[in-house]
Amino acid sequence: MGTILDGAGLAKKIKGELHEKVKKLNKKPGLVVLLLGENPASKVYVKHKEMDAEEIGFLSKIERLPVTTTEEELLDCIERYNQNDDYHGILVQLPLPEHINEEKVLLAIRPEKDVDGFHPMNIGRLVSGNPLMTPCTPYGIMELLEEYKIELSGKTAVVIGRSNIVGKPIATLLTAKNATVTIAHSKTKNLAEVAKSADILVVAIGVAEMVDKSFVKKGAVVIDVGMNRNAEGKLVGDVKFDEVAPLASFITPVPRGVGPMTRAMLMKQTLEAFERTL
Ligand SMILES: Nc1nc(=O)c2c([nH]1)NC[C@@H]1CN(c3ccc(C(=O)N[C@@H](CCC(=O)O)C(=O)O)cc3)C=[N+]21
Repeated sequence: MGTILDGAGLAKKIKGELHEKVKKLNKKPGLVVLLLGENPASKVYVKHKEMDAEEIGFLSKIERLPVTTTEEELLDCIERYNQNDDYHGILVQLPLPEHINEEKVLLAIRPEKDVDGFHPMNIGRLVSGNPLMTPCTPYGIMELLEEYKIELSGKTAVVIGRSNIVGKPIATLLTAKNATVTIAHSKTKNLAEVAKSADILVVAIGVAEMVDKSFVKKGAVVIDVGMNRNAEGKLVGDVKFDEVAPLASFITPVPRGVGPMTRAMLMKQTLEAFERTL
């Protein structure tokens, strides 16, 4: 049975450290989350972020905008927070409604306030090895691997999923730590076989419990980025945990694995954005 990577525990520790730092400041770091519309999952996530930020002692605001908000209105709202010195981090909750061009929106956020790390400048800096802001989920995964002293150099890593938010940046970060990385996706032939070659397997597909034991080499480290609600309304990952855990050397649970680390990194980067303004 593999060791469970306790993302919730490490996130709590990190948030405690951030709280201690914030107590010593003369001004509060500020985080604003822009939420368009009424997507129930997004509302829950945003609420969690607000609670984290308040716990740590940040100035925290949710800017709730109707689903009918135009692209121009959203861009104006972002620009107001770009100019507002009380807010050091701006996060636009994704996904956005169809009528809004996501790329335009991400470009509008000042890279210095882009605590998600999704601005093309931040992506470019990450890829070229000089990161400013790092996408929070990949960043959280790297922190978790480091906490458990999991060796990456010379290891084979397979990332299933090629999103801008998870797959591509985690592949970049693992490569920077000298892993040999393969990015697999829905068109990959013999996916299970490819996955089974991995010492480190990162699963970010978005299909509930798709990865079973046939994808996993004995002793592999398994990172499950999935966040799916099953028929009973229970949160499940992309990995069949009960079947895979006995094979793995380390494995993240869902919930309490990668999710809380994502939020902790968001808070960490908000404090760092604040500190750079001093
Ligand atoms: N601009 C933007 N940035 C994001 O970072 C972003 C986003 N948009 N859109 C949606 C996704 C999703 N996401 C999650 C983060 C943490 C948990 C999390 O903490 N999950 C808990 C459980 C939460 C629950 O019970 O629902 C856990 O895994 O233990 C979940 C989901 C951030 N996202």
